[in-house]
Amino acid sequence: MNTVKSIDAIYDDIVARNPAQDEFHQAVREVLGSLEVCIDRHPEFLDQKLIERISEPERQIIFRVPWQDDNGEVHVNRGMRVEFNSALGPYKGGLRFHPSVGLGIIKFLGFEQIFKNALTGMPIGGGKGGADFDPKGRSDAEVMRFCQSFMTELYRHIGEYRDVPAGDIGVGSREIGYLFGQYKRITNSYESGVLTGKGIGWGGARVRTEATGYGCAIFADEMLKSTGGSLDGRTVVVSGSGNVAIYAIEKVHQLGGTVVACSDSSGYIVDESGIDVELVKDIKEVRRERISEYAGEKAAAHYVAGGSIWDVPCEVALPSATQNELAEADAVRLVKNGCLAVAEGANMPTTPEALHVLQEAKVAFGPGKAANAGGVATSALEMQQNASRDSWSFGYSEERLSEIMIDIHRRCAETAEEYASPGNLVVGANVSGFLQVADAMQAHGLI
Ligand SMILES: NC(=O)C1=CN([C@@H]2O[C@H](COP(=O)(O)OP(=O)(O)OC[C@H]3O[C@@H](n4cnc5c(N)ncnc54)[C@H](OP(=O)(O)O)[C@@H]3O)[C@@H](O)[C@H]2O)C=CC1
Ligand SMILES: O=C(O)CCC(=O)C(=O)O
Repeated sequence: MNTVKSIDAIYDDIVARNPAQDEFHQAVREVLGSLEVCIDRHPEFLDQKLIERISEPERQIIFRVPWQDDNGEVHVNRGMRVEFNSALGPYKGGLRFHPSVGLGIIKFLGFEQIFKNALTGMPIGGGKGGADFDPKGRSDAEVMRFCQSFMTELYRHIGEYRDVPAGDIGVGSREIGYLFGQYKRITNSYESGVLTGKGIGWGGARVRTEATGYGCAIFADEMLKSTGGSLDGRTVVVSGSGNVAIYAIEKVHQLGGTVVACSDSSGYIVDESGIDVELVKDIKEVRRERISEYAGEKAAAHYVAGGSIWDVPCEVALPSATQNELAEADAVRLVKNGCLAVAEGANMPTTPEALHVLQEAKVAFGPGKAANAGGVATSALEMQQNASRDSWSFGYSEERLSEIMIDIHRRCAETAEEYASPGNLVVGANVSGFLQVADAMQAHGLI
């Protein structure tokens, strides 16, 4: 007998089959919550168990990463790569090095990546990986030894046509360099397309460093334009001060907005005169120090230890640090302070309760899988350049990124309209991404 389950029953089964993976459950619930109308129109998806299949990774790899610190002490971390879905292309998604990394976090990120990558319109599947390693406070030599040990296992699972990792929290150009070097050494081949986020001088793409943050600001601008406004003249708060946050700040300023606050995991700075992004780059990218340094070096600024950056009044909020950083009480404060739009630079930074508050208050909301897709889209452009042994100019690459972000916004808005939820970009992103992956999976048969 064929047992066809309701979406709710499918969700309950996923929770039961994947215990103690709260972030993964949250990401699945958010996507399934948008699929009701879609399933009404495509009941065959239930017969074919497409939701069950899409929620189960194709492959999960977990491995030991032993390494030695500068004092000779041996450490053992846990590395993982979840190859979630290859219906549209090779698995594609970043690596996260952070002490909080576990299967629940990597699976939530990999699951989101499937639909995000579909929205870019590029031929890339979804995957994610990482380790519970904390690069903070580690010397370059320690980070290098860790990356070499990590790649000594990972290399056998990845490849230009198989799985193409990139950066995420704790993995930037330094780490990608060490990872690439070890891959090249072990395989004895210069396979540029095996990793993205590489240095420009050795196969990297211009604008990849800037792409996620730039794309998020462009997406926020599109959201405001759809109701007759823009970022120009707006007061903006960006959480985080890492790769995504820095370049979101830079692009908001280029588009005429003023970013008045940013943060790290210790606290936030407020600079009403507009965040000096070159100073943030120097503190975070070059000196690798805490954001509190900014207040010591700029008289107009002050630092708040701990607390919530969402206390700072703004018209546009770009949460760009980490998952679940914008909670219900923060959303209430944003609404009270007159916030018009929230676009997620990070992956799943807004809790479901906070999202509910924002939607009830008619705050425009751009979900991460659409708003932060510029990074992975530009990674796909890097793969294109690697495959054709080409190297594009900054201007051309930025133009491509801008077109892609505008197209993702249009696609989400049109799908939301078509599926009876006008203006709801969460529904638009989930349904549009899901349909594209489901179509390809159907075409490939039961695999
Ligand atoms: N890099 C990319 O291309 C993409 C990244 N993303 C997402 O964007 C987000 C940021 O990534 P990215 O900028 O690359 O990472 P980085 O490591 O460069 O920066 C992360 C920033 O977030 C802060 N942060 C991390 N954890 C917390 C926490 N628990 N509370 C408050 N702040 C925190 C960090 O502060 P501290 O230094 O104190 O740890 C740092 O300022 C992540 O959700 C990532 O998945 C999404 C798409 C692409
Ligand atoms: O560029 C990539 O492949 C990955 C980017 C990423 O990790 C993300 O979109 O969350």
